[in-house]
Amino acid sequence: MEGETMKVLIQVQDLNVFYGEQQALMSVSLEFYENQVHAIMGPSGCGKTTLLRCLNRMHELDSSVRVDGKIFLSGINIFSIPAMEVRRMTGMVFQRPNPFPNMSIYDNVIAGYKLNNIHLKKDEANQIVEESLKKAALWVEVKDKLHKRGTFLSGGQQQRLCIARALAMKPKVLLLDEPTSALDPKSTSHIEELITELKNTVTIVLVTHNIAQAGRISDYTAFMYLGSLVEYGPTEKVFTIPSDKRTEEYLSGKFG
Ligand SMILES: Nc1ncnc2c1ncn2[C@@H]1O[C@H](COP(=O)(O)OP(=O)(O)OP(=O)(O)O)[C@@H](O)[C@H]1O
Repeated sequence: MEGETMKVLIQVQDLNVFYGEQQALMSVSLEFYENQVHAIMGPSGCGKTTLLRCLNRMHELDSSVRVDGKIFLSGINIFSIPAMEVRRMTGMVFQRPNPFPNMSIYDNVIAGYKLNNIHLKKDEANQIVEESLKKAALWVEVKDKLHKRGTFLSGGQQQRLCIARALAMKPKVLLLDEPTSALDPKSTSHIEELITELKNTVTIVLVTHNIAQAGRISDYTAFMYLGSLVEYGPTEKVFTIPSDKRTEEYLSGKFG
């Protein structure tokens, strides 16, 4: 990575978010780079999820939230194109695995196409299902039970199914909101390995409470505190020579 010029995929400029009267993000500006893993860390309530939700315009589903500022994805202002288009380019995976309970594994993977009324030919659908499950490192475990319900899988497998569902739409960015916090250590390390592999095909923004996880798998780390971006840079630098005292204190477990 050293010496390479990173290509900017997302530019966040002067982002402010308000929940009613309460300001949750204060003038946040940063860039996310193509094919890199970016961790957003910080104590509870500092605005990590709020920032992530701006990237796919999720806040617009709640009329009490106001978002000010600019976000460019591949140079396009995401507020100037239909929200559905933005969401198609930015797959999202949540803390708790949430496969659609009444759908088979197969239908879960291609659910995004159905929700968007995109018709797939049988061959095309088969190919997308296989490819996405392979990318999510789940194919081998489920290839003989594709028509069983996704909810029969273990928690870690369900989370990989949710990752496959997001990847099926061929997003540019994968937004992961504490994707391992509901999982056991073995499933967690499986997902961490997967994230490291996935960055070859997709850019990743990961919200995590887990400092060690940010250190293990991210290339860039952002540290947020009380709605502000305190520090952002290559993970190695942030972890070894943080420039802000609050980052140092957070990393050494003094708060959070
Ligand atoms: N829907 C909402 N309505 C009102 N306030 C909200 C809402 N969502 C978040 N907040 C507030 O905004 C601030 C930032 O919340 P956010 O969820 O982004 O923090 P976080 O860093 O992701 O926290 P955690 O690590 O606990 O998930 C907090 O003070 C939170 O209480």
